[in-house]
Amino acid sequence: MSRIDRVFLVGPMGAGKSTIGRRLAARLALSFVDLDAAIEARTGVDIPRIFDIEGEAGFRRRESELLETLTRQPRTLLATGGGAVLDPANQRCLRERGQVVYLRADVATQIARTRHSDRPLLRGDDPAGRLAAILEARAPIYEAIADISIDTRDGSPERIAEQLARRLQQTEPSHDG
Ligand SMILES: Nc1ncnc2c1ncn2[C@@H]1O[C@H](COP(=O)(O)OP(=O)(O)OP(=O)(O)O)[C@@H](O)[C@H]1O
Ligand SMILES: O=C(O)C1=C[C@@H](O)[C@@H](O)[C@H](O)C1
Ligand SMILES: [Mg+2]
Repeated sequence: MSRIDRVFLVGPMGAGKSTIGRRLAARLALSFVDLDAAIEARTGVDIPRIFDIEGEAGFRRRESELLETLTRQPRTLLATGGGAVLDPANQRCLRERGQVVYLRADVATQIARTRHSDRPLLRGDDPAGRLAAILEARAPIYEAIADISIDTRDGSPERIAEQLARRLQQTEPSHDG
């Protein structure tokens, strides 16, 4: 059984990266870090406010900067933000430094799980249409960088975390260290 050192969760809004990530980290005895929460802690404001002040480009710069640092941290499970995989430099950090897990969710599931929170990219009309367009653009990236993936539509966060822990412990690390 291999020892897991770093795990990175990727996937769309509402897939459960933060929720499942916390449970999976506990099962693997890793520290849990949420990239969105780390950005908020560092700036002292929430993500919608960062989008308001600096736009998406400003948010992405902060996201990439912190991802570069946090993907070096040993014994860590990092739950990324839904769009963190857009930057090719981020993709390289994720692929080279740990096991990448893609949490899959369809648009209906995403809508059900995000409708009570303010997501800057979903403001305005037709959030389902936006989610579908975003997923279509990003799914190939999630698939390309992931070592393993799992469907999160069915099953509680605890059950999904249990399945992932088992699969990760059977998977040989594909990165250098
Ligand atoms: N497997 C699941 N079954 C039922 N509800 C879930 C599941 N996973 C997550 N949820 C719920 O969906 C909501 C969104 O989950 P979460 O915040 O973990 O998603 P996320 O992938 O981190 O999204 P974001 O990219 O926007 O940060 C939460 O209220 C969470 O409790
Ligand atoms: O999918 C996205 O681009 C985002 C997802 C969230 O996790 C946050 O990182 C932010 O709202 C942007
Ligand atoms: Mg999250």
